[in-house]
Amino acid sequence: MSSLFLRNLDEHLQLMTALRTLEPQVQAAGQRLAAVLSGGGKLMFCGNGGSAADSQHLASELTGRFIKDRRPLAGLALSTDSSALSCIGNDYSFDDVFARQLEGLGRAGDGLVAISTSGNSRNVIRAVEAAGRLGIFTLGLLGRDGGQLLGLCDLGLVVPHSVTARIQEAHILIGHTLCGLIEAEMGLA
Ligand SMILES: O=C(CO)[C@@H](O)[C@H](O)[C@H](O)[C@H](O)COP(=O)(O)O
Ligand SMILES: [Zn+2]
Repeated sequence: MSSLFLRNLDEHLQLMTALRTLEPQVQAAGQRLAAVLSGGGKLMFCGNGGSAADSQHLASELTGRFIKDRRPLAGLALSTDSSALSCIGNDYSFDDVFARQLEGLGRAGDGLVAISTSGNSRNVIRAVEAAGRLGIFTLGLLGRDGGQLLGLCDLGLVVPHSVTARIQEAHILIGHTLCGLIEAEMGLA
C-alpha cells in the first residue's frame, strides 16, 4: 500500500487533469471579475474554514500584489473581521455573518466570490442571495455537485470531487488563475 502522501498526490494530480474542462468557464470568470474592477467596483470574498483562508488569501493578492508590481485593486474578505463575525453571529445568527457585512459594504456593480466546497453553507448562501438583491455579480467556487449555490450564483465553477481538501487545493489554483487573468485583462500584467 502506498503512503498517504502518494495517495493524496495521485488523487490531486487526477483532479488537476480533470479540471482542464473548466478552462472556458475560468476564462469567462476572469473577464467578469476584471470588468467589475475596471468599472470601479470591488471584489468581496467569503467562505468558511479553509475557504475563509482562501478568501483572505485571494483578497490580498488584489490589495497587495500578485505577479507584477501594479496599483492596488479593491479586494475585501468578509471572513476576517472577528468583531463583525462575532457580533453578527451573536446578535443575529451565524447564517448572517457574511450577508449582513455584504449588505452594509456592497454596492451595485461590485462582485462576490463565494467559496464553498459543499455549495451548501447557509451563511454563504445568504450572502449570495443578498448580493443578487443588490445587483452584485456572484461567482461561486464550488465542489462536489455544486450544491444549492450552483443555482444561485451568476457563474459557478464546480470542482468535481468529494474530498474537501482536494477541492480546496483546486480552488486556490483557480483563484490564483483568476488573479492572473484580472491583471492581464486590466492591462496590469
Ligand atoms: O479546511 C477544511 C477542510 O479541509 C475545513 O475547515 C472546512 O473548510 C470547513 O469544514 C468548512 O466549514 C466547510 O464548508 P464548505 O466548504 O462546505 O462551505
Ligand atoms: Zn483544509
